[in-house]
Amino acid sequence: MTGTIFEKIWDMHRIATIDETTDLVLIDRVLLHERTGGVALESLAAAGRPVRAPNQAFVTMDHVVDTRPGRTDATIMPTGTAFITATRDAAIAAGLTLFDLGDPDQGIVHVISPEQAIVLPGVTLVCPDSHTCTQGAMGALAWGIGSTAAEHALATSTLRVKRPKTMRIRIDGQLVQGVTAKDLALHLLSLFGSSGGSGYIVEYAGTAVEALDLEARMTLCNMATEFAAFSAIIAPDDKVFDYLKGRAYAPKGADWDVAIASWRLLRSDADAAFDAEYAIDASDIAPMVTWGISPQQAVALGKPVPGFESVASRDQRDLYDRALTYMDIEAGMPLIGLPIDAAFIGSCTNSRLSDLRRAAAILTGRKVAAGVNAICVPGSTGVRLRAEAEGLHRIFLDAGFEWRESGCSMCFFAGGESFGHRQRVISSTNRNFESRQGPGTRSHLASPETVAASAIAGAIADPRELA
Ligand SMILES: CC(C)[C@H](C(=O)O)[C@@H](O)C(=O)O
Ligand code: SF4
Repeated sequence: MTGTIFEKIWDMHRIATIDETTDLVLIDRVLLHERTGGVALESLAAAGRPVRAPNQAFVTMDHVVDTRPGRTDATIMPTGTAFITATRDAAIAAGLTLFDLGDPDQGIVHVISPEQAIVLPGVTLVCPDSHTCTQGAMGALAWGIGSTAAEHALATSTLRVKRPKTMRIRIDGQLVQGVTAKDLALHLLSLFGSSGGSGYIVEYAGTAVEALDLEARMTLCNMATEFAAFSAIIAPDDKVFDYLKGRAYAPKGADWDVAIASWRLLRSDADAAFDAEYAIDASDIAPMVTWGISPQQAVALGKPVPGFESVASRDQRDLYDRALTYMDIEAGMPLIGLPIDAAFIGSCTNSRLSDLRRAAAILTGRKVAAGVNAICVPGSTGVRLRAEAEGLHRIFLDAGFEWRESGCSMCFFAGGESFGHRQRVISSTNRNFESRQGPGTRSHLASPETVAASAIAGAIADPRELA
């Protein structure tokens, strides 16, 4: 086998070539959540079609669920409960594995899949959710689809897919102290723009990527959809194998050894050709924060709001102007020191145990500034329980954060959980679109460290000054 890692996985899963651009591909796993998955399951049931491989389809509750302690099926937005109950009923009727509310394995779909070893190196995995690219960090070909395609994948374990072009982004050298995978992702977005990856499967490689721990790699891959990539992938290495070993759905016994031997072949060959290649020097990257209404509108922390000239290669004038007005900021004004109303640590980007540990290190012995609504939502119930076992929740609570049940929560105004109108939020999430965290909210994306430091300062702050 020669070629890129993508080509190797694709070729192993190609069933037929449909035309010059499109193949029929075997789908190993289908993941569903209640916001889009229930619709697919119900439609399938209405058509009288069974799920072809029910033991390879997994369902969780994450998007609209209440994350306040003591939750039930009730949601803040009255329509939310119907999504939960319909998805539950359909998942049970179809005989799928369901991580329901109250289950210790429940959580955000892209967080629990690696935790449970549902995603494995070399598998094809789809989910009706754009951040499925997160799971490419495990060396899988994982991508987001629509509900209709999910229905097709459930019924047939196949999908017709337009073969993406290949891009490699090498990041070599060492990240500067205090620079995280989130900063790296925002840096790439500021370079490539929100459509820079369109049509590509992006392989992240290079010494700086190899040096990232697995959860940081998930953060990096998570934001590939923000530059419109088909997905992202990183060649699996010992960090991936060590992480997976012994987890619920990982191969066991002799199967494990066979699996590892095949996973070790999943890397791009030295002479593999990519349709596009870029090289980034890790030492050029600084902690980042977004100032606008698109994730590409990000600058190094400490830099002022950029003037239009410096972003004109990516931002259209109307997007730029709209961003300044919506965010209530002006070109040239410093972002550090901009007062915030709220701070949010959560989402499939940055709510894993390592994220919470790093934020807690900053919060230890400190207090959230008066008037700041600070909330931490662990990415899964498993993350919450492990965090509680090591006492992290006490650090968050003592600092003045709310400590919640797991779910998407204020990443996305779907179940009704939101910050207030016009409130400025520093957030560890991946999208700063208008009204993303509730009607009229103004979101600044950053690392969990920057969110924690800003919560303490009551204004956007540089975590390196507190470290
Ligand atoms: C609701 C879902 C379809 C959506 C997505 O596809 O990403 C959501 O998870 C998001 O982050 O905006
Ligand atoms: S945490 Fe946010 S980005 Fe991730 S799946 Fe949920 S809503 Fe989408």
